[in-house]
Formats: sequence, C-alpha cells, structure tokens
Amino acid sequence: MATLVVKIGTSSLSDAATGDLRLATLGGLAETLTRLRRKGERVLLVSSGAVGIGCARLGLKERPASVAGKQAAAAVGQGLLMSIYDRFFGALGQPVAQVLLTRQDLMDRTRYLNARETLGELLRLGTIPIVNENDTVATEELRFGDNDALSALVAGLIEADWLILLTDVAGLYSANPRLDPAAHLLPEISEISESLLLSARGKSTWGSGGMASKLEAARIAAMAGVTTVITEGSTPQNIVRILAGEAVGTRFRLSGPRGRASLRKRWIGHGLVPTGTLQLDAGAVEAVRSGGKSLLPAGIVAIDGNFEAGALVRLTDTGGHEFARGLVNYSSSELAKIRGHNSQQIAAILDQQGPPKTAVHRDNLIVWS
Ligand SMILES: Nc1ncnc2c1ncn2[C@@H]1O[C@H](COP(=O)(O)OP(=O)(O)O)[C@@H](O)[C@H]1O
Ligand SMILES: N[C@@H](CCC(=O)OP(=O)(O)O)C(=O)O
Repeated sequence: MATLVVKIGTSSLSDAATGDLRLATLGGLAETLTRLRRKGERVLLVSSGAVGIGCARLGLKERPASVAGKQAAAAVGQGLLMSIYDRFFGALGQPVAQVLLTRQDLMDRTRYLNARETLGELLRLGTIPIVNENDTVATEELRFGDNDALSALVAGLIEADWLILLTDVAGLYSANPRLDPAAHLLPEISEISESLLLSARGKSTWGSGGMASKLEAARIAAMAGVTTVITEGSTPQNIVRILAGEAVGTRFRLSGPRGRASLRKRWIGHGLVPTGTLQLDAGAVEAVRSGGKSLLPAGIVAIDGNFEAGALVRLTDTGGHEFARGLVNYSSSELAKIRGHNSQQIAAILDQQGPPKTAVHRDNLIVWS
C-alpha cells in the first residue's frame, strides 16, 4: 500500500486565457484518485486554484496585487473549488475533506502534530483530504504563497512514498519551454544544482510558484524519504503509470538522509522559518556535514540576522551554500562575541558557569547535502 500526495496547480485547473475550469482534467483526476483509493492506496490531494478561480468568478482579469485582494479572491474561490471537487468525487461515491493550513500551523509543534493526527484519521476513514493554504488568514511574512512547499511538507508529515506535482508542462525542462523552443525534458534529476535552479525561473500566468519552487519542494520531500515526480496535469491518468514504475515526466532521485529524517528533525528543517544565518569555516562544515558533530562557536565565521537563543538558523559554507539548519543555543549578540573562540575562552567572555554549550547541538540539526 502506497501513500501519495498529488498537488495540482492553478495552471492545470483552469484555462489561463478564459479562466474556465478544465472539467476534463478535474474529472480525470477524480476518477484516477478514486480508483487508487479503492485499490487501497492512501491518497491526499493538495489543490491550488482558490485565488485563480475566485478571480474568474469575480470577473478579474489578473491576480490582485494587494494581499487583501488575493485573500478576498481566495475566499470566493475556495468554496467554489471544494463544491466542484465534492461533486466530481461524490459522483463516484468517494468522500473528500477540506483541510486548510497556514505556515503557523506547521511552525507550532503541537499544531504540527495535531495536523498529522487529523490527516491520519481522515485517511483511515477512507477520505481523500483536499489541502490548501488558508489564504484568507495567512499573513504575508509567513505565507507559503504557492502550494509546492506546502505539498512537500504535508508529504513528509504523513510519511508519503510519492509526491506528484501536476502542472501545465510535461515536467522539468533544460530551460523554460515557453520561452526556449530548444528546451528538452529532463526525465531524471539526481542533484539540484545552482544552474538547474537558474534554468527553472519563470512561471505560468496564474501559477505563483513556478518551476523553481517545485525543485525546492522535491528537496524538502527527499529529506522525508519521499520521491517527487513532476508531470502534466492534463493527463492525471499518468499517476497510475508513475506508481507502476514507468518513466513519465521528471523523477527526482535525490540523496536524502539514510532512511527518513525523524519527524522532529523534519519539523526543525522545514516546519520552522529561519531567522538568521551562520557562515562556517571548512572544518566546521566538514564536522557537521560528514562527521555528524554538533556545531561549536569556534567554527563560525560570520553571523547574519538578529535572533534569540532557541531560534532556527541556516548554516552555510563560506560560499553562502546552505547545507543545514538548526536551533541555536545562543542569541546573535552572544554569538558575535564568542564566534571563533574555543570553549575555555567562551566561559570567560560570557562570564558563564558550568560546561560551555555547543552553538547548535547535533540533535537539533538537520543536514541535507
Ligand atoms: N525549466 C523549466 N521547465 C519547465 N517549466 C518551466 C521551467 N522554467 C520555468 N517554467 C515555467 O513553470 C511553469 C509551471 O509552474 P507554475 O506556473 O507555478 O505552475 P503551477 O500552477 O502548476 O504550480 C511552466 O508553465 C513554465 O512556464
Ligand atoms: N493557495 C493558493 C495557491 C497559489 C497558487 O497559485 O499556487 P500554484 O498554482 O500551485 O503555483 C490558491 O489556492 O490560489
């Protein structure tokens, strides 16, 4: 029995020019997911489209620029979206459930665990949960904004085997296929390099994430041991072929941790939003990345951001490449005083009693490349 999270983007749900819903796609999706559910697979759908469909209903020709405008459009579109899903899935006797999440829900550990329990119960009850960001209440600073990252976090939360991202192109291309006619489909990706990220800039008219955010989603999913595939939304029947092992779209074979990173570590890495950055020297990078060691203040070269002890920070090498995240044991102002110093010196600088602390303890670190 496999667990899969299928994410469908605005570009696949509605026609960019007319705003009309793509009913054949929605119907095919309902048929395919219902069939998989009947075979015993656990299926969860992450659906975008609230803003786009809300705009179409309101007669707006483009996405509102203001936050309030987008949030109002989402409030119009979300109910419409669910009523359509309920009619399509309901016609096949398949119950669905609406789940709206915000970034804060996944940042707060109790709410994160609660969301996991509820989703688990909905799957046990035989429903197909349909998840979207709770756009109407999400605040700008802490929005997912697009559903690619949300779907990857949800896939990790329910320990899915697959994350299938349905979009309006056949997969990831060597360049944006809408701009470069010579672009070719990349069937398999084993590493997300900087140049790959550069080639993935750009998005469809109504989509909000674009290809780059799908690459980031694949990376988050890999940390949780989930395999990501990007494929065309107009043929949702392809999901069955993907599960059968056929090469369809772009499949990501990224190296994650050995086995799945623990739920707590995944929450540290992706549920929380980092508030600062620590740049490390080569020795510290090696110790944390390959040696599985805690980070000591001696290995910190530079500190960026203002944060308190307990905050989540990014760890980068001197070239700025982020390779880990973790919860710090000192505030940014303390770290500024003790960076580069050894443990004996730190006790004197901070006038502290007792054994010196690590900057980030290995139990509070998640390392990804
Ligand atoms: N390298 C690339 N390969 C494929 N598509 C790309 C690439 N770079 C940019 N894109 C754009 O990404 C779009 C899909 O992302 P997005 O608009 O966010 O869709 P969705 O609504 O499905 O999330 C494509 O329509 C294409 O214009
Ligand atoms: N929560 C938003 C998702 C925004 C969006 O357009 O995302 P996507 O089409 O997946 O790039 C909505 O429902 O409109």
